[in-house]
Amino acid sequence: MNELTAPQVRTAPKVLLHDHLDGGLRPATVLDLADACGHTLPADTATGLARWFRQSADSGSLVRYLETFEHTVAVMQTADGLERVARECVEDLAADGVVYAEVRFAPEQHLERGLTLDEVVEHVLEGFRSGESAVAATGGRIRVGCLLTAMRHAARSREIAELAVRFRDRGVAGFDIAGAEAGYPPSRHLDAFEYMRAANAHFTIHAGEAFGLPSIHEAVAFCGTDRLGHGVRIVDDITVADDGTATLGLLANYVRDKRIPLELCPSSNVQTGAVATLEDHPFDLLARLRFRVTVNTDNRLMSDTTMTNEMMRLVEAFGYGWVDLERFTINAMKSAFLPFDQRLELIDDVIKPGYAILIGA
Ligand SMILES: O=c1[nH]cnc2c1ncn2[C@@H]1O[C@H](CO)[C@@H](O)[C@H]1O
Ligand SMILES: [Zn+2]
Repeated sequence: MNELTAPQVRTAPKVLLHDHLDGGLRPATVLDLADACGHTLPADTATGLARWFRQSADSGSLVRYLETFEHTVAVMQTADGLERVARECVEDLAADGVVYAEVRFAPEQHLERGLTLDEVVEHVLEGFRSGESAVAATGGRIRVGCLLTAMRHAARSREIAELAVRFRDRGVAGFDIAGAEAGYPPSRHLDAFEYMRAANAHFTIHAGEAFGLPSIHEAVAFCGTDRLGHGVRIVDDITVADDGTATLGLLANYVRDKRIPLELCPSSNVQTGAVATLEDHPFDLLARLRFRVTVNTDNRLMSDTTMTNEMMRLVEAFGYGWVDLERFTINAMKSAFLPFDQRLELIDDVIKPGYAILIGA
């Protein structure tokens, strides 16, 4: 049997590339902030609220899953709300053993109480910096970058891409599109991606989660994405014969050949119905075929999860050991929107020594 335990996995250095700021609030903070701004919530205790988010997100549909964000976005409309949520996010990730994270959110959803796009980003970055300082003050270590998301049903993607580039030297590492996938193909936002590419800037695209291969194809072939948010439906382009031999179609081959990172989010995929059960998740097939797989939380509040928990669920389903978890972590670090020398430094100085201790223990 596998010997890895959650407390051990929590101490392992972890890298998180796909985590939504508005999907990771502490339930108690949602209550506090709702109280302060007069927003009515579906539950009035932290436990009740945690259960409500988890159960409502457990809907089997991405669209219904996304409806729960109404209550987190509503309490993130002020400078104080944004800074607090961002600071606590960094503290929670550090407590979970995350050493590098890219946390995303959609600035255009935080303008309801008069903040400008620039102010929204400034407050979130301020929260990240104060979270990093708080962690450092207690002897911990974490670095958090920010990805700016544009909502795919809206029409502000070019503006958000420009915002991301404007803040590139102040903590914004890249750009993303999210929201309901069916009906809103990535090519709808081609000008934003072209703008990013022209600026030598990075982006990822939510694709191949609620919608299949055409969405991944557009993200890769037309938009030139650096990474795929989820990308889990790439499995539809892979045929596995009875003897276990896998045959890859053109798109799957391309994604693997180009080492396009897959930001896989196991629990979230089960909740939205992208996969039936965790044991059925193509994570292991993709890992065995040597796709560049990474482990991610997506929305810690809605999935009631952590990086440790996502890794433990994979360990339990597929029998992974430290060497596997180290590989997934290095995959993620290699795929980060951070200059190459800094990625290498984190791999050599933090990740490898961390796993060496665990492997040797
Ligand atoms: O898994 C997902 N797929 C698509 N969109 C998502 C997912 N998780 C969150 N969001 C959307 O991204 C916005 C900015 O963070 C959230 O408000 C939510 O609407
Ligand atoms: Zn996501």
